[in-house]
Amino acid sequence: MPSAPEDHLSGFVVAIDGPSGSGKSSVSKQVARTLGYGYLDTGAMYRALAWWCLSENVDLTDPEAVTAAAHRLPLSIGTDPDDPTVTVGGVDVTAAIRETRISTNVSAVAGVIPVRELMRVLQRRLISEAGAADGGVVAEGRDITTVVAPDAPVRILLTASEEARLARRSTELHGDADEASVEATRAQIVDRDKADSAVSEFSVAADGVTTIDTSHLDFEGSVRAVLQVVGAAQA
Ligand SMILES: Nc1ncnc2c1ncn2[C@@H]1O[C@H](COP(=O)(O)OP(=O)(O)O)[C@@H](O)[C@H]1O
Ligand SMILES: Nc1ccn([C@H]2C[C@H](O)[C@@H](COP(=O)(O)OP(=O)(O)O)O2)c(=O)n1
Repeated sequence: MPSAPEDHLSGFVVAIDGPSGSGKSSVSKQVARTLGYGYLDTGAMYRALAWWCLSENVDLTDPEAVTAAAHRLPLSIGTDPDDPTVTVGGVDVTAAIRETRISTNVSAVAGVIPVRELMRVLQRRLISEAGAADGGVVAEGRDITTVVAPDAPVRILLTASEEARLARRSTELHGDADEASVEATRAQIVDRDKADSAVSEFSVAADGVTTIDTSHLDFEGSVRAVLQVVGAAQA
């Protein structure tokens, strides 16, 4: 039986939220590796649901149909930072959920409130299981610091300027941050964040949440900044 969301989370939980391209996934994974903790990519869970809806021809404009699909979702997600494999019904969708067709449709499923309630219960269970197994877990998304794990001892909002986020995603997707590549990336970053911010607040830190602005940090600097916050909380 899934744990009630109110149940105490096992292990030391590091909750990280932020907009697209702020470095949540890459930084969280490296922090988890360094600490020997588990890693939970909650965005991958919404992406897996979007993938499942598309493959089952579920009407993404119908919240009830999307909610029913979420109840049936045969999801398995790995919490090893070196192998965060995502499978749906036994199919490895780890790479497929990063495709543009998923990025452009994922907000439609993430915007359905009953889906978010279901995900919150599942995410708390996964966080607790990984925390119990590894002593701690780094969980990242849009509402981890506020809704999924507001009780976590470390809560961080990872931000970066729109310019920096666009350049990073553009380089990742197109191998370049020239004007054309940045423009081609804009819809994936700016428009999606706008849609996602209708259901979660991830541009301003909630009370007790530490903001880390990575605009002028390189990747290693961002990892160090997060580890410093964790170290201070554990001292
Ligand atoms: N501080 C940083 N400086 C430069 N590049 C970064 C930094 N953090 C992440 N990146 C790079 O930016 C891209 C997007 O990071 P990612 O972790 O996927 O962000 P998010 O999960 O917030 O969308 C990746 O290619 C990553 O390697
Ligand atoms: N806790 C979460 C995590 C992600 N989401 C939504 C918002 C995003 O558009 C999608 C995909 O998230 P993901 O973190 O993979 O997206 P980015 O890699 O940051 O671009 O899921 C959410 O609503 N709540």
